[in-house]
Amino acid sequence: MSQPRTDLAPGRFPADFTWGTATAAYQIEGAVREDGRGVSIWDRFSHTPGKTHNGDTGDVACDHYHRWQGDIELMRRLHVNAYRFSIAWPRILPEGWGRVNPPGLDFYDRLVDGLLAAGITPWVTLYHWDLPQALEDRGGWPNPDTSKAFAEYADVVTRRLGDRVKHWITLNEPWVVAFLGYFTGEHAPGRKEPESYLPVVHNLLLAHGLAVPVIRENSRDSQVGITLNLTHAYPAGDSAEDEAAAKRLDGFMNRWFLDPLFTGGYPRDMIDVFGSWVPSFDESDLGVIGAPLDFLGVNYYSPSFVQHSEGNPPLHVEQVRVDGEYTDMGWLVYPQGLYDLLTRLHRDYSPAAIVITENGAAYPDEPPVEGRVHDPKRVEYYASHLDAAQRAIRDGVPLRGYFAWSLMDNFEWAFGYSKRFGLYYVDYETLERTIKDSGLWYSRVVAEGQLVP
Ligand SMILES: N=[N+]=NCCCCNC(=O)[C@@H]1[C@H]2[C@H](O)[C@@H](O)[C@H](O)[C@@H](CO)[C@@H]12
Repeated sequence: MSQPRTDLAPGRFPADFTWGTATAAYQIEGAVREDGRGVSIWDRFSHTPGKTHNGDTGDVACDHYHRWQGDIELMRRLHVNAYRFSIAWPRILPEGWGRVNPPGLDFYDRLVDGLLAAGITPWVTLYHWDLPQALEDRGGWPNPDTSKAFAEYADVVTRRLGDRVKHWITLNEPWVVAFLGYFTGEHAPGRKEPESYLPVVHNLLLAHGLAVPVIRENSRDSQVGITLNLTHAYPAGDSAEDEAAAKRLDGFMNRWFLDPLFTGGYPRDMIDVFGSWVPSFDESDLGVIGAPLDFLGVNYYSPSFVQHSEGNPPLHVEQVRVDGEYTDMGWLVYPQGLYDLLTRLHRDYSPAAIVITENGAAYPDEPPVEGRVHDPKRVEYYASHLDAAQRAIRDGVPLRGYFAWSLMDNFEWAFGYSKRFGLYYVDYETLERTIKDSGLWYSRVVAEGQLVP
């Protein structure tokens, strides 16, 4: 059990803390038709009129595919000792399974070697939403064959990179993949099939569980985890009804994933709430899904305040907008939510380790003036959330690392290029990167291992 770190002065982080920054393939790479890359569901979705802001696509994005060496220099300037990125499944297996595309593997091989040469540890996310369209055409995540295809993809990648990459994240945010992709249709593949939601969640978790032993076999002595977007749920009022509503939202957003991963099965109270939506599956799936993990990746941006609702079946929950600061995404700035989430995870699930795999904020940054981008709100967001993380460590949470989202401004999914999360500003005309004040501040925090003014 992790012990309180009362030896740490306020604002100081452990000497062996992992300091990183994070991106994802479809959001930064571009080069979508280069070197044999296959089509992904985000290529198809972003090229479908009306699906993304301004019709933006990831065709070019930040052109990281051609600028990756310069981008490693950007990371060195931040003094980070780790970099979290995702591998584009369609570059590796253009049809999703079967035929391997060697130039796709070669790109990531060069990237990994470049990172290691720069003293930066690669943390690889295998799936960050860019499913090969060929698999979607065969049913997509509602089809359990996709789970098997994911395990095959994990095998191909970890055979090639597993000798040098020792930190693996199977999936990024299965809740977003399932709910936005197959329930609301806000994300690729844009399907609005409520009845598909829970089967998709199950098949994603199964894909994760099938991949874990494959990764361990091909990448000996590696650390394997999964990244979840976890939303700490607060009751908006002090009524028993609002408390119960918060418990249901917690069940929907958090426990439906955490329980099968860490406690052997889906939460009983939510099985009753979801009723006939709960898919039938082999009990043996739960043993696969519950494969032991070395860390839990947590993406935290903002919590939720909720009240009971007579409507909105079956959850009967209504989000409440509380007073406070909000980011350009309309997300409440609430660092205490990160502290409360981390201490709850430690108390209720006691993962071997926790890593904040994403935390950051979008603000409407102005273009550089004399080489500077002043983003004081983003500096404050990072400072307040890192303070919350440090307090959690002092109180005994086994928090081992932090990845700022994101290295640079990039394609923000359905919001296209209208939302800027980067520590570096990207001019999408010239693709020039300019460090923001938040990047300069973060580089000092990382270099000193503690919060700085
Ligand atoms: N309805 N609704 N939904 C709210 C859902 C919020 C969850 N979105 C995230 O956490 C995404 C995560 C993603 O990994 C990254 O690829 C995205 O760029 C960031 C920023 O958006 C975050």
